[in-house]
Amino acid sequence: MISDLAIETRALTRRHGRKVAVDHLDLALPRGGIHAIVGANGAGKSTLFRVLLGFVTPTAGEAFVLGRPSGALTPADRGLIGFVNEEHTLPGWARVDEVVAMQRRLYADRWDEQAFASVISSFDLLGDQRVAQLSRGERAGLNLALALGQSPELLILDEPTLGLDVVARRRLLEALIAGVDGGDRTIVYCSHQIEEVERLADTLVVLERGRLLAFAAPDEVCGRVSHWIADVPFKGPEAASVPGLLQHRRFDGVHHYVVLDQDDDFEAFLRAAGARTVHRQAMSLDRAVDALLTRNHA
Ligand SMILES: Nc1ncnc2c1ncn2[C@@H]1O[C@H](COP(=O)(O)OP(=O)(O)OP(=O)(O)O)[C@@H](O)[C@H]1O
Repeated sequence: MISDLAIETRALTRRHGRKVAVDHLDLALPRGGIHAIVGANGAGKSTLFRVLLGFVTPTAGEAFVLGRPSGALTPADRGLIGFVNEEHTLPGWARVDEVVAMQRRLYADRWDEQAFASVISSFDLLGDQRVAQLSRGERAGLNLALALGQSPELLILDEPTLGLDVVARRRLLEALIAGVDGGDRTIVYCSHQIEEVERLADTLVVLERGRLLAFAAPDEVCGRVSHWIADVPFKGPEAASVPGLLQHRRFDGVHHYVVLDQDDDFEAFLRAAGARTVHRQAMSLDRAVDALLTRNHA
């Protein structure tokens, strides 16, 4: 079945006992480009990936991958999906050259040697080394190179750059960007590295406790959050009365408000609350995501 969406979820819910890891999630990620999923620890990112890959079943709702229900992926569908997770689960007993030969054989009709080489060349791996002997970063690199070599239509990456040094990280990001360039490949990627996400992602999905908090281009997400600095006498307005409040701090009697979806009316609000001066400060994506996620952080 052809779908314009790489991934679609409808009211998707996955519980683990009393824990709700994914909570009525409606998501529609178009084909092509890089979609980054960010969220605090435990926000449900890995669980979402496990459901999408058909490793676990939804408690309720539905999930579709490349137009097919995630629970009914055929071996041919799976051949179109690459997955790299933070555990880098390659067989430890196998030699590097054996693993590479196996992957080349498995994906012979789609194998992209150039993409494989562009990543693997960052690492000084010997063919006769056992996977279990590799360092964590080397194993990450091998996994990523294999996944890109597979030339997948959809590449799902769970914290792919964890443990990589700066050079390997940069090369990997370049390989990912080259891999989607103008083509149909979709990369869905989760990371806690916001500066990386900013460089890479066409769209940003912000998850909070399994729910969708924001879904837009990184610039747009950034534009929804604003930082206001106001010289308000005494305590300032009650927190509950501050529209869209995400964070409030007070330094040397000056109030800092980080708010969601507020325009110039927010200045009028602060003035009405007695502010003598009001100044709006530019917001980085890192700070914007931080403010979104700290709002209800445990
Ligand atoms: N097998 C499981 N049994 C019980 N609870 C689970 C299980 N797997 C996940 N959870 C819980 O579900 C929630 C979501 O976990 P998940 O691993 O999806 O989060 P995450 O967003 O990937 O987190 P992190 O950024 O820390 O990797 C967490 O609260 C976690 O404790």
